[in-house]
Amino acid sequence: MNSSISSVAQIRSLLAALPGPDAAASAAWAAREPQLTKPAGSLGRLEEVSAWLAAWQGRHPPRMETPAARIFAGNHGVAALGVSAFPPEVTVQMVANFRHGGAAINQLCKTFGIELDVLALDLDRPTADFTKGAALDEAEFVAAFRAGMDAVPDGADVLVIGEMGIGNTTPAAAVSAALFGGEAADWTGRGTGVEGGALARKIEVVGQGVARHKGNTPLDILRCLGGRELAAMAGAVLAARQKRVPVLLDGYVTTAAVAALEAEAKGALDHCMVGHVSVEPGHRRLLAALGKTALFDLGMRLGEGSGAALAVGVLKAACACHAGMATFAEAGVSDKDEA
Ligand SMILES: Cc1cc2ncn([C@H]3O[C@H](COP(=O)(O)O)[C@@H](O)[C@H]3O)c2cc1C
Ligand SMILES: O=C(O)c1cccnc1
Repeated sequence: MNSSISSVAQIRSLLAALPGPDAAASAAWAAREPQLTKPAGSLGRLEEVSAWLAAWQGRHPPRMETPAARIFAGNHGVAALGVSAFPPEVTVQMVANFRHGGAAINQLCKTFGIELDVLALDLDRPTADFTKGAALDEAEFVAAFRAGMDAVPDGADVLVIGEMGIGNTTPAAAVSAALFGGEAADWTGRGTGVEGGALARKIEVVGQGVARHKGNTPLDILRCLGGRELAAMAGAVLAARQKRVPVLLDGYVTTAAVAALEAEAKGALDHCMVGHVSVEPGHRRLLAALGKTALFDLGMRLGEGSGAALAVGVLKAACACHAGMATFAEAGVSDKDEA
């Protein structure tokens, strides 16, 4: 698909016209699930997962044969302020590592049969320092958003989104604080491992950015305080909705990137589940603000889409149970009202 959007106003119109869940697929799921050979509800959130996949794939039974992952990379002006434990050149170096198969996300995608692609977004042009001005102008923001929209493959059974961008837990914190309020310190974590004075500096940078750009519309908050990979992830999530591709979000950075969509249009993230809750304390707070519960908590704080990729295993298991289990009638097992 070649999306033709050229303004924030057009993104807003797309958000006002998002397709909803598929009622026929949901009804078919609800008719089959109670017949399966288990006490009702005993598969817990696996049942929620297969129901959600049916509704948003628009298909019964739901399928998990062609999962895809898209990792977006960008560089950040605020990285020059010492907000990360690592230098900015690590972004481009890790993109090369992804392409050679050497990163954690490569191994997770291999483990779960996930097709992976990496999109580097103008890595030689970091965003502007958001304490001084807008991180991106409208043309830059829309170009990155469109790159994300165009990256969504047709026919994927689920889309994992992930990111790489040294310094990007700072924009994630700033976007979250500007959208949902509260103190900069409540939203700011250690990221790659900043400590002491560097953490205090990071909190100060987040506070300065929020003070400068709050009061904007949600999409302009994402433009002024975010970055190219964040804008691209938001674009990918919007296009996935249009293509009936459910989405797995990863950690703090991916969730912050797409939170502006929900703030613009309630329900815009209904086709998204959150793979894991990150160690970044702001992630838990953000999930509460969005009314979402992650599938698991493994103490991870990597990014790259790693927690979302791991959750593909759970989605595969949910589909296998719903589609493949015998019914009480087929297996000759007595149902509870036959007792
Ligand atoms: C080697 C390496 C691999 C990574 N993979 C993801 N990130 C993660 O760390 C960065 C965010 O943390 P901060 O805001 O503290 O810079 C992002 O690139 C994120 O994807 C990595 C970071 C490093 C150093
Ligand atoms: O939760 C995240 O997205 C995260 C945490 C630490 C570093 N990079 C990303």
